[in-house]
Amino acid sequence: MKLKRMKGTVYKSTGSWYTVKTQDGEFYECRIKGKFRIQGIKSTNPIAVGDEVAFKIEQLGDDTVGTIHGIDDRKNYIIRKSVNLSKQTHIIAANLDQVFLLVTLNNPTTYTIFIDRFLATAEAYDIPAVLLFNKVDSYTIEELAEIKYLAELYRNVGYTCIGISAKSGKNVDKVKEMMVGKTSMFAGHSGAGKSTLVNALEPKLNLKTTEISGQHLQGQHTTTFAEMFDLDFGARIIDTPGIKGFGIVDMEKEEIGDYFPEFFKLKGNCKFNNCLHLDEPKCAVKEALENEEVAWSRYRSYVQMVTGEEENYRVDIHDVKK
Ligand SMILES: Nc1nc2c(ncn2[C@@H]2O[C@H](COP(=O)(O)OP(=O)(O)OP(=O)(O)O)[C@@H](O)[C@H]2O)c(=O)[nH]1
Ligand SMILES: [Zn+2]
Repeated sequence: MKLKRMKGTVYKSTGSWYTVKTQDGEFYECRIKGKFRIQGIKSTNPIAVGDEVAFKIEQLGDDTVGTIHGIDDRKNYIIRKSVNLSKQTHIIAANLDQVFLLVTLNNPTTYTIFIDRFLATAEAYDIPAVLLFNKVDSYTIEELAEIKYLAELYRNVGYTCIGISAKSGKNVDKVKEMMVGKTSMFAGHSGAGKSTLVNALEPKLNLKTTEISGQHLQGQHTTTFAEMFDLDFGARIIDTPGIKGFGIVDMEKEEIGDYFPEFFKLKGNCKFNNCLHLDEPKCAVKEALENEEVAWSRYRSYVQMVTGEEENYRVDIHDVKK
């Protein structure tokens, strides 16, 4: 029996088998031997799509079978917590370079709390986020003004914002450019245009997302697994069937402000170093808010996240014209 040592990236996992791609572009089916445990994280799956692993291959009759014995440190990972009593953590994917959030004003409506929650979660996960305002072909002049307002607001915070149309192809090349050489994920409400965009990027690719929603399997308790795909223009995407965004990470009240970059910058200027930017005196964030250097919609989302209240707002035309 001859053993050969290899390294590669996990492209797919079924829970018991892992498909690993080597730098030479070859795929191997691998298992994990015995009690493979990862430092620190207690999860139902020790290895996830996107992980860089070391494995050995051996020839068993006609089959080449791999055994994973090592994993590189992850630069980030996203998780999902099961809602049942076990509260087990499942790692959806690892080592993402960026995540694109598709935002639409209507059909479906994307509320600012949803955007802000998503961005804060991306900050917590340490994954760069980009906002794609999709369906620009379908908006009225007033709605386009709203998009412009939002894009400017989020650009000021530090996020890249692009107005696109997955349908007409507008600015799809810009998205492509940002994706080259990287591993990306698309998120957004159902109907925001994720499948349409992926189709515009690579027409040949037929993602599971579509198949699954087409077969109405989403409501069933089938476990879905993420999968990585190579795109022809030198990019990789991670498709997460049945998962519309990130799982929300558990955040302590005290850390939420750190995931709003414009608040985090001001934190040192607050009188109290544990300032929650709520009712404390001499709070730099609230001062910036009064001076219109921090957006009200962002502050409102922040307060909702800290207090746990849920209310949906869309920045309306009134705000835009203000
Ligand atoms: N006018 C317009 N319609 C679009 C655009 N992008 C997507 N759509 C339409 O929006 C609808 C939903 O698009 P999908 O791509 O299926 O949305 P999705 O985000 O993949 O939805 P789920 O699979 O449910 O998560 C479809 O009818 C698309 O044709 C766009 O840029 N402009
Ligand atoms: Zn403060």
